[in-house]
Amino acid sequence: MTPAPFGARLDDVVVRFGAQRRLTAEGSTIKDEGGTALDGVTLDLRPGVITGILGRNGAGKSTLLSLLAAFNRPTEGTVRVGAGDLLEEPWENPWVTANVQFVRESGDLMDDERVSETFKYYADLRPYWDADLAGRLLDTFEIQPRKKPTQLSRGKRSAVGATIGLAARAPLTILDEVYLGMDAPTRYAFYDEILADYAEHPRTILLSSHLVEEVERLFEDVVVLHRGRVLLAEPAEEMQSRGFSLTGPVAAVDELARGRRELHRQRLGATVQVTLEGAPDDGATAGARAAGVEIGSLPLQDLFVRLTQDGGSGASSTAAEAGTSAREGRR
Ligand SMILES: Nc1ncnc2c1ncn2[C@@H]1O[C@H](COP(=O)(O)OP(=O)(O)OP(=O)(O)O)[C@@H](O)[C@H]1O
Repeated sequence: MTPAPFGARLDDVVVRFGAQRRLTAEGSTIKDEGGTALDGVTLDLRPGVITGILGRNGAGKSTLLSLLAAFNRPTEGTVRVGAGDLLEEPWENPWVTANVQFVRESGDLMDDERVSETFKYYADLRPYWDADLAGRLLDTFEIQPRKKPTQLSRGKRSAVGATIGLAARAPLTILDEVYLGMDAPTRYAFYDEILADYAEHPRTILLSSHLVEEVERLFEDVVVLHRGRVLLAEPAEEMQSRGFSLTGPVAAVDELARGRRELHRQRLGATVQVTLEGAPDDGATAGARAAGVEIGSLPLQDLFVRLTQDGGSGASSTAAEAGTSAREGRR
């Protein structure tokens, strides 16, 4: 049975931390100075789609995701999660926590237990747990269920976390940088498994990643956080229409790009690829065709870098404004 996917709504959410030491996934201790991790976040997360949660280090992604899974509470504002019109605060809410699977980069695995035992625990905890899928994914990732997490490499531990995330089939599945340590073939296998299982069992998936180029094909919606604020929240398709790329001989591309804001430039011998803000007009399209220049879609990575560069002050005001109106349009 496929349950109704969960959506979420955050209103004016602020999260402040005091200074403290914490353990990283690699086992070292780091000191957090404390401060404001989320600074007035208002956001709708649509049910039944895969949403990419992007942001530079410390942008507030994990903090935001942990609120939805009731791992944390907002200092100010409200967080609500649920299906249809029934949205409830997650904190100490068994209905929400049973239906939200949060997989963090650490995997949250039970180090002293065999993987098979951890899976039994999740089978009891998660109403929609699919043991067959869990077993099949372990085969795909070449992990023996009798091993304990301490006997596994970093990438294999991540793969166990990824397996739990998918096999839980939770109406809200949150995958927070779960690819750490996975090699490229494993990551691509993981992305394919997400898409295949999501197609058969639609649900809401939030995926945070720094590997934007790899994961952008998965996203239907994209949220960009920067310094605790939402810079942009909109369907990936709309984001694509914010720019385009031109690839071809340098002189021809430069001519077509003149007067436009450049997001990125990459030289490949005699050929150059530039990413430009805005949409190509008819003249540019005709000119490109005549000059043998290829017009392509906007790589999300280029927009992301542009939005979040210059310490945040360089974030395009038009994009920031559009992000705000996109959110307000969904109110
Ligand atoms: N438990 C905590 N105590 C104190 N400060 C914290 C705590 N957790 C997060 N922070 C701080 O809140 C801010 C946002 O952190 P968060 O982990 O949400 O960012 P992130 O976008 O997930 O970063 P990354 O991509 O590096 O994982 C950072 O400045 C971080 O140092």
